[in-house]
Amino acid sequence: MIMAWNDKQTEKNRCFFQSLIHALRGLKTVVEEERNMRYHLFLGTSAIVLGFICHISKYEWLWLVCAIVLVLMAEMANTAFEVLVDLVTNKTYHPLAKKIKDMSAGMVLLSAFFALFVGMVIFLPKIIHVWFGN
Ligand SMILES: Nc1ncnc2c1ncn2[C@@H]1O[C@H](COP(=O)(O)OP(=O)(O)OP(=O)(O)O)[C@@H](O)[C@H]1O
Repeated sequence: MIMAWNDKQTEKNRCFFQSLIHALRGLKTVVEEERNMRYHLFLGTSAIVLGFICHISKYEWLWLVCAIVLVLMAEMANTAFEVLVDLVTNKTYHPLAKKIKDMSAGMVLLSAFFALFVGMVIFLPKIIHVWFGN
């Protein structure tokens, strides 16, 4: 049965464009609904601006963008786990639900530590150079 795109679809997407629309809607939802995602986006954008200001090299850009994308992906996966857990538990307490949500939050923390490390390796020497001139 052919469905209009705003019907309550549960069938497979019919074409790449429809898959793309749903994927973009997923990105929009996580940005609109997750405060932490907006923090990560703000910090990521700030790091990119700093990258332009400091004229970082091609390889530094690769590491920086990798770290930023990793954090955004981890936040999206964390949000998806949270929604899935809420769907299954209907927001009632369950020790396994706690385990899943806490581990998923740990994934975001790990990616954030990695991004912090990458940011420090790239920017700290440049900032020290500007401040202390050596
Ligand atoms: N159904 C549940 N059963 C048991 N513990 C839960 C349940 N839902 C949430 N928790 C506990 O509450 C915490 C907060 O859950 P919540 O879904 O509100 O995450 P959040 O505040 O959106 O997390 P984040 O800051 O990572 O976005 C979880 O990390 C978990 O320890």
